[in-house]
Amino acid sequence: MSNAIVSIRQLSKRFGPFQALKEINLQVEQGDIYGFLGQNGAGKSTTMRCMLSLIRPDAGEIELFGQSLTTNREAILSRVGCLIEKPDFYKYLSAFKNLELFSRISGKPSSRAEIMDMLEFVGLAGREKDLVGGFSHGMRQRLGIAQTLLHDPDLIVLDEPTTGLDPQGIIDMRNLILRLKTEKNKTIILSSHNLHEVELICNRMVIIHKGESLVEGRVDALLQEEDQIIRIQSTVAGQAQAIQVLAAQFPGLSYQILGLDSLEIVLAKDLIPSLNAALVQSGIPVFAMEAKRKLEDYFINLVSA
Ligand SMILES: Nc1ncnc2c1ncn2[C@@H]1O[C@H](COP(=O)(O)OP(=O)(O)OP(=O)(O)O)[C@@H](O)[C@H]1O
Repeated sequence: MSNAIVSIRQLSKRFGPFQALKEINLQVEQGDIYGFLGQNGAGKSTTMRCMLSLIRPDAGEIELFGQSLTTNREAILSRVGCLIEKPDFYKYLSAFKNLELFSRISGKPSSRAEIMDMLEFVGLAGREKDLVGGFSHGMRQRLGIAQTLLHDPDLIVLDEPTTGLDPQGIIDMRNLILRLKTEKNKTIILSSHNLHEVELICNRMVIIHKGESLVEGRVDALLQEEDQIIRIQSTVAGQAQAIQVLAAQFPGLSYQILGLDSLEIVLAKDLIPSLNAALVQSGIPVFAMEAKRKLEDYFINLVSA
């Protein structure tokens, strides 16, 4: 038995003639902070919407907590909290009153102390009496997280939680997401179009591109592949010399000529120092040497294609 909290197999969805999802596969394990990474329009929100039963897929299977979403919808969704659009609050009510109202509507009213705890958890202690109309976007997002916690869900789904936030707001939201896992023991799924962001907070991820799941796995394993792409910037003469050094000392390494003065070389991480030394010993002027990971390059190419 796996520890799968979410298991999606061969999920497909069309909007009219447009194929938004094509046989998406992914698996979220207990305790994951799992990233859906993809550019705008890739299909991240559509996958989330199918998973939350907000839209009906055309084909495929979705299981949450080991149960089919088709046959156990109510029971499953009672264990999920989500923030998939900008949270909608009553502007003329206070933060506390908003949460109190939502908790009553949910049918599982929280006590005053529980609501105050949630406000404290999301960094809004002391602001509970303030009208939400006066809150910044970051404060509303954090109140949105408090709202998702009202019914104590096991899984929290967040669609682009840092979009539109200022730099401090982004840091606050990242920390809050990490604390949801470490302090509240939640499994979290979030979507993002930013690889760096996913790398900072997620332990596992899937890359969704044009409705397909292209790569799935542990973020560290995917990003720490042994092979790196090294871009070397030299001079026109230096480029020619570097090609000779490669042929003589690193036969078999593949490289690509970039413009008149640069090269891109694919090599194992532990060979980088000896390549560096060989270039210096041959008197080649190196103005810049930049390492990129293959996945990063792959994702950037996808996004710019
Ligand atoms: N209700 C709909 N009707 C028609 N097309 C839709 C609908 N919902 C989504 N789409 C299309 O499906 C594709 C995937 O959209 P989706 O919102 O899932 O992308 P996304 O990866 O979440 O991107 P974003 O970051 O822009 O939200 C897009 O081309 C979008 O225009």
